[in-house]
Amino acid sequence: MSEREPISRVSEREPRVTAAALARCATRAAALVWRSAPLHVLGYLAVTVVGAAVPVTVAWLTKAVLDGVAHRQTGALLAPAIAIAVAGTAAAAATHAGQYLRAEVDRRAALDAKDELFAAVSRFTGLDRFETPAFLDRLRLAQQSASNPGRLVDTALSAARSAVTVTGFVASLALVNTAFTALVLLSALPALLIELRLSRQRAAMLWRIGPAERREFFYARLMSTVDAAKEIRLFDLGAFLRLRMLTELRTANAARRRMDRRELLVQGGLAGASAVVAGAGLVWAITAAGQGRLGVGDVSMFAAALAGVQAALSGLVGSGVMAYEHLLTFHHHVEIVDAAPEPSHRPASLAPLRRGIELRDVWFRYGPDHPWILRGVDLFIPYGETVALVGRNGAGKSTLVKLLCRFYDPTRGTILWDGTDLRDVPPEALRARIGATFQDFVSYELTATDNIAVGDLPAAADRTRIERAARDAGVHDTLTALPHGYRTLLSRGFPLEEEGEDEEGPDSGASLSGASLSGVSLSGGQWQRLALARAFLRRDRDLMILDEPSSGLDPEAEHEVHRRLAELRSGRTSVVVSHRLGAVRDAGRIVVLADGVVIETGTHAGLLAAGGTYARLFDRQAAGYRDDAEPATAEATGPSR
Ligand SMILES: Nc1ncnc2c1ncn2[C@@H]1O[C@H](COP(=O)(O)OP(=O)(O)OP(=O)(O)O)[C@@H](O)[C@H]1O
Repeated sequence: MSEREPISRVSEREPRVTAAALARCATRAAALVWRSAPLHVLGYLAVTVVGAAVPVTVAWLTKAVLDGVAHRQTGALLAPAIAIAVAGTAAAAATHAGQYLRAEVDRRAALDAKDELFAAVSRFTGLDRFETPAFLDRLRLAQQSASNPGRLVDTALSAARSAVTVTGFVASLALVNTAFTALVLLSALPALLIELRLSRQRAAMLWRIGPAERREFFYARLMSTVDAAKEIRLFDLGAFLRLRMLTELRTANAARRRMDRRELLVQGGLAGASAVVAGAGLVWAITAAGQGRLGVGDVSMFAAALAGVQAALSGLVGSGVMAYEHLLTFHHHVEIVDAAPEPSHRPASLAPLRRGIELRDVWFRYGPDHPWILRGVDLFIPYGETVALVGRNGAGKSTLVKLLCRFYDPTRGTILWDGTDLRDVPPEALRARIGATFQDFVSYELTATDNIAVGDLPAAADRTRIERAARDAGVHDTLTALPHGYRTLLSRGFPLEEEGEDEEGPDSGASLSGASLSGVSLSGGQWQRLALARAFLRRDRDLMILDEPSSGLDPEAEHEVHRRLAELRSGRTSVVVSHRLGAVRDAGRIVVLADGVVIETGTHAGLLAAGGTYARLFDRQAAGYRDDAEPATAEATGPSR
């Protein structure tokens, strides 16, 4: 996607792969593997050639030995016998060296393929792809392919090895019977075509079962992570989820089984046909030997060459088909990598905000088949002011926030940053000017330091900045009280590592280091403060967006956080979304969203005086507090006697 390409929804169907696309994939795979491990590929190539040459050599040497025995030339037997032994040793050594080199090529290529794939995935600047089933299916297959791109080379080399063997044996076989050689070769052609067809069917089957396999993975993950463990146990969902998981697995298995049976049938037929050809050849050779037209060595050579040609042809077809299958899967990798925007080499920039952000008749829906969420929003967020977005659940507040960050583009209308359409602004430049905490913030299974530092990675090494952000979010004391202070791993899901691996010593604040000591878990509110600290790390950005920043905080913490926020952001532009209306009453401008439009705008006092939706919502909330307060006040005062 270029800078100006809209962040729009993608639609992908079952992919049709042309021969040209496959050729392109083959070139890309070969280039990737070569880049990753050139020496190992060369080594593997060398041992493959040795492995391929040995069977033909041994067949010829055996013929020489047998002919020598038949003609009683015992003096000429030693050299070929030694050569057979040497060839056998070389073949064995080549096999083992080949296994090692193959595995190493696989590992190195997988590393680079994963790097390439996930670099591309991170370059998708919008969110819509991650909500598109076809893309998720494609990503799953691409990940599978990225785990073993070396197999492509492996199968290509196996094919080459088989080709060498076939060539050697075909020449040998042709010396004995040319017509029969042609028959053996021709019999491999239908096998190749049939196997290729089967491969295409297998690839289509893998694509079709993608959603079932992802759902199976989803249920398995639910049952194996702590996130859902409480509800699963309390609601006794184990059997329900297991059943769902097994149903998905059975669906996928049934499709695989159908494919396996089809292959079994077809391949059984092909093997039978090949055995008939071989049997006919042997009958002919033995009859010819009985009539004196062939010698003993010739019969041995014929039998070896026939078996060799058939085995190698079958290997050749098998490797070709496997390479084809791998290419069909690797195609998903290539598609994703190519669809990602080019990495930007020049720093993208956006001028600092000076006047404000304007939403002009903004309409938005998550997809053509989805309902409208925003239906012509007109809104001005003035520079230096705090704008509070309020409204009932589903009113579209978080959606509007996502548009401000350009995770999606408006379906209609424009958002202007000092008059510049956000569509014309590179997303990374825009995001560099924004600090944010989202309603569904992430709790990273990293150290406390890293959990804050991810808000602004250059800050990772700056202990002072990290601590200041934590203090502003009111979480500093909590973090220092952890077993290893800021270096404590905030996860109980990973094994503990030995202390002292980090040279900077305990509590150094060194970050993104992988140094993880005994893991702990935080409370919901503590996690939220950590997410806030992450946003506070970007306190000086042009726009601060806080979507429900204090929903999990206790009243004192909430008050403190909003007070600190007002202090930090005084004179700067902020957008705050909150259902706690008391927390946003001091905002310069309060905007009420309902049914996808702005229905009220004003200050707290002005909106209360207007007696509209805001006043009603505020009154209801305030009444709830007053009701609670009365008995407490009575208790505090004590009963009058
Ligand atoms: N990624 C998405 N894909 C499709 N629909 C979505 C998506 N995210 C939100 N919606 C829909 O958009 C509507 C508005 O959601 P949004 O999260 O913007 O509301 P909100 O005002 O922030 O609500 P709340 O106060 O509950 O947080 C909802 O009806 C929701 O179902």
